[in-house]
Amino acid sequence: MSSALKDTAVLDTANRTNNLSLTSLGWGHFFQQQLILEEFTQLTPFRVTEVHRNRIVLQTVMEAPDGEMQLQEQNLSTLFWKDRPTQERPTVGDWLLLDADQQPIRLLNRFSLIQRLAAGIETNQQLIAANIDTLLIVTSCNQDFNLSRIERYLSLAAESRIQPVVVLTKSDLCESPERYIDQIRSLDNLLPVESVNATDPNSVKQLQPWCKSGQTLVLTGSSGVGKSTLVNSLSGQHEQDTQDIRENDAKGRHTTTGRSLHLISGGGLLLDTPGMRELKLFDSEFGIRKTFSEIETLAEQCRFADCLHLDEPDCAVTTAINDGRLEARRLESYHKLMSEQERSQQSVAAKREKDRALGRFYKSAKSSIKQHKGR
Ligand SMILES: Nc1nc2c(ncn2[C@@H]2O[C@H](COP(=O)(O)OP(=O)(O)OP(=O)(O)O)[C@@H](O)[C@H]2O)c(=O)[nH]1
Ligand SMILES: [Zn+2]
Repeated sequence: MSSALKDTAVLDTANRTNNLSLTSLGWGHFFQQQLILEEFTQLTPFRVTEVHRNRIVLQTVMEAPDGEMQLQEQNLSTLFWKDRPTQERPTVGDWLLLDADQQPIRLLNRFSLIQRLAAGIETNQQLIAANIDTLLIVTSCNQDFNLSRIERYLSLAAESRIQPVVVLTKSDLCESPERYIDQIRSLDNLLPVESVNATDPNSVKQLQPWCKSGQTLVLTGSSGVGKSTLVNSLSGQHEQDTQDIRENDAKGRHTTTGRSLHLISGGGLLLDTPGMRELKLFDSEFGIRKTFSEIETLAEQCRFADCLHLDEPDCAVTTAINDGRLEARRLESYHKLMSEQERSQQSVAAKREKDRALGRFYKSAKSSIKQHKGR
């Protein structure tokens, strides 16, 4: 009964002093059903919480000799995946099955994935985070507030199939946060918006509906909006647990700090990964179309199927702007994101072509060297 799964199976009946379980790390039916019996009995699921250049950090929950459930950390070299395509390499939030020798056996299927195209050397795809339930889009009630930026994050959430929640911080410094809330709701009236004082854990409790046990959250937003403050307030009560990662050293207990894994008091898990914080460009045509669905619907009535809604005759989109049914800012934002999206696609295509041309050059150089030697 050494695997974490077995330990979890007895969790509910065990007389524990803490509430830690694999579920606290986001484990659930979606992953469990991917395991065959042999894997269930012999392997241990670990969640990837950090990805560095040469190593990844993983966590699982195991029973300590004193019967208490504890987080256990493992580091693995990224060399294991060096020849694998990007999609098959582990990213933050992934679940990996490890054998008794702590060797990675299999990466489990993901239910959501945040990725971006990047003009790298070998690959154009970069994985940012996987198996995320909720994206907290953090913005503050001040000069940082920018609807188009929120639309950009909404497109990312739609593209990645993640529930977005807008968190409006610094409500305590603002006379009428309602003004901002109304503007956000105008984007999508089903979009959850919560205004909070991020420095106050009581105020942050409003986010509990998205922080239930087993739920995984990531946050994004510009610098200074209060992301770190929010992380601290959300995880405040459990910060000790987060840091209380015991490794099997001589004393049995050892603490580690400054991690990206944060257990939230409501039971959820927050992965504060630098990849999310640095996220700027992304490719999400599907997500943009979904976020601006009212423009897509209007466009179906434009006279020309390829109408750009600039100054074409019988354009249903510009007509809606003229009648006040659609905000001109919305169309501008849509155009901006779409052209950004196209530009990045083009630069990736150009990069691929350049790589191909370089490949042809090396190939012909190699064969001419051969011919030269052959003389
Ligand atoms: N009064 C008040 N201050 C806040 C609130 N949220 C954040 N702050 C303050 O704003 C400043 C910036 O907050 P951070 O949490 O560091 O912002 P961040 O988004 O993590 O910034 P980066 O690390 O640069 O990405 C800090 O001084 C916080 O104390 C809030 O809701 N109310
Ligand atoms: Zn049009």
